[in-house]
Amino acid sequence: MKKKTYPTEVLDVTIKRITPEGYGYVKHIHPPERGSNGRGLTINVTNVVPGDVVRVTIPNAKGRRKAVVEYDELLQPGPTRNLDIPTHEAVSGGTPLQYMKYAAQLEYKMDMVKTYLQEKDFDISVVKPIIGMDEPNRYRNKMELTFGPNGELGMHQQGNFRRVIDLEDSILAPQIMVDVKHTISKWQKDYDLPGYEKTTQEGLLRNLLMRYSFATDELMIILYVTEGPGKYQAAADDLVTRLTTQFKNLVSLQWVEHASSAERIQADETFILHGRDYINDELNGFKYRIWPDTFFQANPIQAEKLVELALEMADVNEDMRVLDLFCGVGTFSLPLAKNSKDLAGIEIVENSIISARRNAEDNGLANTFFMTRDARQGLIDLKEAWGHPDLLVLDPPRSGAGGKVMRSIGRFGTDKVVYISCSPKSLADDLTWLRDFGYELITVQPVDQFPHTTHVETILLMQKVKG
Ligand SMILES: C[S@@+](CC[C@H](N)C(=O)[O-])C[C@H]1O[C@@H](n2cnc3c(N)ncnc32)[C@H](O)[C@@H]1O
Repeated sequence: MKKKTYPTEVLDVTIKRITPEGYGYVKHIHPPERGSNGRGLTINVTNVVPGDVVRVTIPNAKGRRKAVVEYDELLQPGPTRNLDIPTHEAVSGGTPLQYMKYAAQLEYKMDMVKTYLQEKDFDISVVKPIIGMDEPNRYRNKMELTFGPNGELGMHQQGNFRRVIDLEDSILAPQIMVDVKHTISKWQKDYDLPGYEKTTQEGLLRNLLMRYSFATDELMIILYVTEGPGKYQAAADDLVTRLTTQFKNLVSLQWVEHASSAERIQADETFILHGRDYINDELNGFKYRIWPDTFFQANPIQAEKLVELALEMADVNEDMRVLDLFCGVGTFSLPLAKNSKDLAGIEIVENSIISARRNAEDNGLANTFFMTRDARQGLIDLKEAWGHPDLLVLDPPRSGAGGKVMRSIGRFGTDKVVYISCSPKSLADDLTWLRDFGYELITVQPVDQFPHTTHVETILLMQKVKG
């Protein structure tokens, strides 16, 4: 039977709150005088703040439960709207909170941390006020842009992975990256190089990755393309000339072939067009070499604060053995190692472990032991390979460590556990496991690692209650 469709409706709605995904939430009940079917419609609106009154167009309004829409018109700005940000088309996607005043963003993130902890019956009186940024714009040391099929180069529209919004400017990117973007867009146009079209899998240019170190001033530019420079050699040579002339601090320019249809950036073959294949960076006075695929904290100003907080909460001394679980390239490992007897790091990505070992060596730290393992297996193998830690630090991915790993940590029974998290939801779930092993929350410090996004970082200390 053919499904009935209903007319498109234009509605004026008031945004109630912002969801954890960054959408403005509205619950609309179709009024009886307009033939209500009694059902509610959840409308998720992009680029809004609470209290905004906006006009939205909803196709098949009464036939659906949920709609994700851009607003047609801002009828009245909400009290926390930052009116200095002009329109939502002129700036890039990926920043759903950018229209909210920064103080309100911080409040929103504080609430999120408290709500998730409270849901699991944790004492939220130990949650300290969130640490924000003095200057919350242009903080990222890495930006990844996508080439669209019509000459766009920018970020995907929120909730729409088919549409790329050409990046004119970005509240997240340092000016140098915005300049690189414009130079590359001009070069693309001059040589008439096609952007990659996902549906037909045709076109040349896929992604642009930029890394910039605020500490060393070194710049890396990577182009991900569907084939090697071969028949584009003249264009590639000219790109080198343009970029090295404009950016004297360009130390790495790479043309990376990624031919398969897989969306996740990958390297089939790498052609170094200029310089070397990595850049040097620094954090908390430690040196790091960063390759294109190296995970490295994206906001160095806030990352340094996180590391300082970890050192403060861990309170290590030269008699202590420390385990850094999910250690990456050693952002927390190196400063912890410097202040302790021994440090072990466990991490699943082989390249990160190779990098962590090299970083330890570059920084003259001989008391480190790094192991490539899945966290759960690593905790089992560590006992034999290295021994038992006095303190455990963990910084898992967004999905959290999970019950099995948390139970293993509980069985390790170190007095203290320092947990760094980028998802308050998975954090609260994980902590319940430690509570079952007799740990209690001592202090919780949210840190705004990613202004203008809905992400919030939290670092906390749990301690085993002595029986
Ligand atoms: C949020 S990052 C933290 C990295 C590091 N602490 C830092 O600050 O640079 C999480 C890390 O966990 C690693 N990882 C993800 N799943 C893992 C697993 N099952 N076992 C071990 N490590 C894993 C990722 O590769 C990533 O390096």
